[in-house]
Amino acid sequence: MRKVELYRFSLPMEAGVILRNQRLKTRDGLLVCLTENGKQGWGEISPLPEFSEETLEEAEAATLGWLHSWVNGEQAFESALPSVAFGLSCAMGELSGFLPQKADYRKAPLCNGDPDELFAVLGAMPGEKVAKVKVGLYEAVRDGMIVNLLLEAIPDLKLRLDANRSWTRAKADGFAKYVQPQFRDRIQFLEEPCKTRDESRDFSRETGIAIAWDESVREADFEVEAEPGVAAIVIKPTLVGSIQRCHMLIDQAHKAGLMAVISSSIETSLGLTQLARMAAWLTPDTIPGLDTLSLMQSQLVRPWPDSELPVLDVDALEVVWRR
Ligand SMILES: O=C(O)CCC(=O)C1=CC=C[C@@H](O)[C@@H]1C(=O)O
Ligand SMILES: [Mg+2]
Repeated sequence: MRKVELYRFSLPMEAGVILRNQRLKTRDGLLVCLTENGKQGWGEISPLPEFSEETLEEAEAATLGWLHSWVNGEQAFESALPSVAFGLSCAMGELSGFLPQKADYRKAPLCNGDPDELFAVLGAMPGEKVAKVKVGLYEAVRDGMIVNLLLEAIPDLKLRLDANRSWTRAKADGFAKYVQPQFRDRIQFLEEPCKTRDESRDFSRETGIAIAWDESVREADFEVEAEPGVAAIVIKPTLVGSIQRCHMLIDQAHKAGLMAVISSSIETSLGLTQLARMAAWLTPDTIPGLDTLSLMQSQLVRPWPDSELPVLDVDALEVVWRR
């Protein structure tokens, strides 16, 4: 006997979380619970505004279609909507056991501008020290100074930077000029410095700063390949698709000698703990980019270890469909 439950959630965000052009006040999405033979599988489906192509309404309609098929014992195909494919593959992965339990709860701490906050966190970080700093929001000279300051103060620190395609070549070069040459190889990578892939490749060639593809991974013409200056691909499963598709991309990256970094699309604690399990399984040597829970005011159903945020129980959620 198969059973399904579909819930809707809306969790308040911390003030001031900006995604591209809009403030994100709440994180909205769906939780699905599949039951079969006394086993349960959970999944989170939460398209990210400004990043996902699909809306939550479209994701809900596609999810309901899939759930109807599944509960009636029919074959349910992988959804073309990435957030739906990801959440349903997690639920199926728990049900059938292909998503292992063991998780990698390390996370590269995220710095949105104030380096002082990062010092305390990094001081307490055991093992490899890697942090992620957003760049391109302020003047390139300020970004360069922050990078120098952090790398100078913490000698075993490596940085991941993310410009979200915000720079022209000239701006990107301006940034590189301010980073002291001896620190450049401690920049593990800079995600998508320029507006186009070709400009980003040129930037890396001329500055010696390694780059990573993030937005590009989701574009139709993207292929995983070894290229000079490219160190990594960033995989955000909610934006990419099913666990199987992410697994394939990660295998391709590893075969090409690239690092693959599993990263958050600001999922709730439920989705984030599943990403931590994917990371332990598929990218065990790489610290995942999962430091986004503190952008929210509460957790959902499953807590992230050590988080002090309250946990909202499933009973508090609106039921969309149950069978
Ligand atoms: O990659 C990480 O370490 C954390 C996630 C992260 O930086 C992002 C998640 C979602 C949207 C963006 O704001 C941002 C990114 O562009 O990578
Ligand atoms: Mg990015």
